[in-house]
Amino acid sequence: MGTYSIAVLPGDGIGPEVIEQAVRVLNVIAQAYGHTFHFQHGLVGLAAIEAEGKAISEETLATCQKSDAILFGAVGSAQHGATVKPEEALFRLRKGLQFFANLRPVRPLDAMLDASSIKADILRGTDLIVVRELTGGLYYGHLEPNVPGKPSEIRETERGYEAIDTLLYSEEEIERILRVAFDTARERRKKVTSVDKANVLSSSVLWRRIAERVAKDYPDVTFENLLVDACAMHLIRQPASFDVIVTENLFGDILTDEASMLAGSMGMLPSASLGTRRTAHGLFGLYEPIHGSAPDIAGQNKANPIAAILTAAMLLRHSLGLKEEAAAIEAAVEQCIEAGYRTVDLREEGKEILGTREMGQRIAERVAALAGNKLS
Ligand SMILES: NC(=O)c1ccc[n+]([C@@H]2O[C@H](COP(=O)([O-])OP(=O)(O)OC[C@H]3O[C@@H](n4cnc5c(N)ncnc54)[C@H](O)[C@@H]3O)[C@@H](O)[C@H]2O)c1
Ligand SMILES: CC(C)[C@H](C(=O)O)[C@@H](O)C(=O)O
Ligand SMILES: [Mg+2]
Repeated sequence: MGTYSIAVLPGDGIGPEVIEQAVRVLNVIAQAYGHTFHFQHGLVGLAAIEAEGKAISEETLATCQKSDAILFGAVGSAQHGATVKPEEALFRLRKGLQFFANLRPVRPLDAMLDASSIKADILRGTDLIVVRELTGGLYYGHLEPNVPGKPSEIRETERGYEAIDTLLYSEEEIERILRVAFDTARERRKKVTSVDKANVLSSSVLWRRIAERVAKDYPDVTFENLLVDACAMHLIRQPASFDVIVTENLFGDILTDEASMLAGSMGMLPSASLGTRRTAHGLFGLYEPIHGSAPDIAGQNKANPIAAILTAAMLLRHSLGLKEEAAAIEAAVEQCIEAGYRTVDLREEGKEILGTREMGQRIAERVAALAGNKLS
């Protein structure tokens, strides 16, 4: 029985809808296991821009810094190109708090194998994790102090407009993410696939050089390099051949949206972003489903809350050290899928379609039942 502080940042669109269900499940865990979770709610994204002029305020950042873990919904709108971007909240949190390792597990549930557009015999046995570098690369060209000139901008020239982004990685940034990948593989099936574009990009040539060097420190782990375009293909052709995929920021972003479809939907994939700072119970972390604010379905009780609920399970495991509680949430999700409950994104003949709240409620009920059985 413990007391923990969790910063909760629901954000925009479906963010608040799915986070409400994740918090509901966390409350059931607290009650069943006798924990106390202090939730500190904060504004991020459009709501924060409207209220405070920034995608995340200094005060909210300070609240996050004092917490044991941060639970984040989603930010963003259908309109892009505003002066203050809601997505800035993510960059401030990720870069500001040095969450450089983004873990995105992909495990299609057995009960859904036949429903996927990918054949069940190809999907069977798929259990992979993408370790995405999160605080470097193209996303941060505009923030890098050491890059001369203006490394990210749209500018007007005599020939019309041109735009530049800079993809910069230091040796230290590459090495530390590779070590996270190899350490993760040691806890799993001991295989690392490092994904790059070393046939074109200098940053990838350096990445590959360092990957090969780090691999020598892990002789017990099978290691391979793969070009990112081939990886995108192999993810569909033979997803079960992967264990740990490690890659740079933008490649990891794109490959995980693709990989989410192995698990059935964007609404199924959780994520944990970690650095090196420890709390009393584990690693300090930022937890977010991989999906965005989904403006097309926001406010309609249609969003799948499973990604957010599995994200809460990752939070319990990595930042609060509550492994049994995390496993109870994962088992409850699996039971609900086995029982035939689906949200619209997982549409499947003959299954019962539930709304966001109803799916959250069914999962919460099963968490309570599982915890009750274990504790009695
Ligand atoms: N971590 C984040 O906050 C985050 C992540 C990705 C995108 N975004 C932002 O979200 C906004 C919308 O981006 P987008 O539409 O390209 O991506 P998106 O992830 O919001 O949606 C992509 C598609 O997947 C569906 N989808 C996503 N999550 C779902 C869920 N839980 N249940 C059911 N269906 C779901 C949507 O309806 C949509 O059709 C953009 O502003 C983008 O920058 C934010
Ligand atoms: C919203 C966007 C900046 C973000 C990213 O690219 O990191 C999102 O797509 C994600 O996957 O978390
Ligand atoms: Mg993404």
